[in-house]
Amino acid sequence: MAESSPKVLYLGTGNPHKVSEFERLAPASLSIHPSPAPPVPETGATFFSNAFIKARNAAQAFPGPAGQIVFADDSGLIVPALGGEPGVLSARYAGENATDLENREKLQRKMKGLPPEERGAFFACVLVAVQSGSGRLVAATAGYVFGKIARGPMGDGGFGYDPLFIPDGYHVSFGLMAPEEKNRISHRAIAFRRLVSLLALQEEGGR
Ligand SMILES: O=P(O)(O)OP(=O)(O)OP(=O)(O)OC[C@H]1O[C@@H](n2cnc3c(O)ncnc32)[C@H](O)[C@@H]1O
Ligand SMILES: [Mg+2]
Repeated sequence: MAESSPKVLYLGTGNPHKVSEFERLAPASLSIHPSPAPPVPETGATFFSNAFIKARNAAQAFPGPAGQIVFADDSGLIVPALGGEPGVLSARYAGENATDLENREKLQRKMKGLPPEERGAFFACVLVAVQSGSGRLVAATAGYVFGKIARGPMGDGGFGYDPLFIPDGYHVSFGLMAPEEKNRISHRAIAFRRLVSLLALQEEGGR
């Protein structure tokens, strides 16, 4: 089979942890290029609208030729017992410029004393792909992973709420998992695999 250079997907995010997760997830035939877009206010009420806002923002700032694919991720943690909090506000739960630690501490305060049956939670990830230049919608996918919130932090790997989230079927948090292990089951991995197959970017023979 003839060698061909990897296809490029441009990624609009200010979060280096997302960049490294997507880089590990991408098949060899795909290269992820973080796009140097300035941050944009995430004013949408849904993960989809915020992912679309971020993808269009990155597409407009894109310096290369028009017609390239630019995608963005909007994601968060949903706790049904808290009415869906932190939800689309996951990055800003404890305030506009809150750190991951402050967000986790707020979540722990709010869930203090909740019994096991009310500690269920899930991560959601929505990916939106648009064309550079026009910002026209090309594809959108979603992924979810279900689990529960630990009573205290477990590990310090990953980012965001990872040290508090124990996926169903496991006894350890995302914060204790190797990146490849999280990438096997995460909301982001599921959404990304769907995007790659929707855009028909998978390697010959599929995967
Ligand atoms: O908007 P960009 O620039 O992409 O980066 P961000 O970190 O602000 O990303 P979001 O607006 O999508 O907010 C997502 C937040 O949800 C949480 N989150 C999302 N995915 C996560 C994951 O895989 N592990 C832990 N926390 C996650 C975490 O607090 C993130 O900051
Ligand atoms: Mg954000």
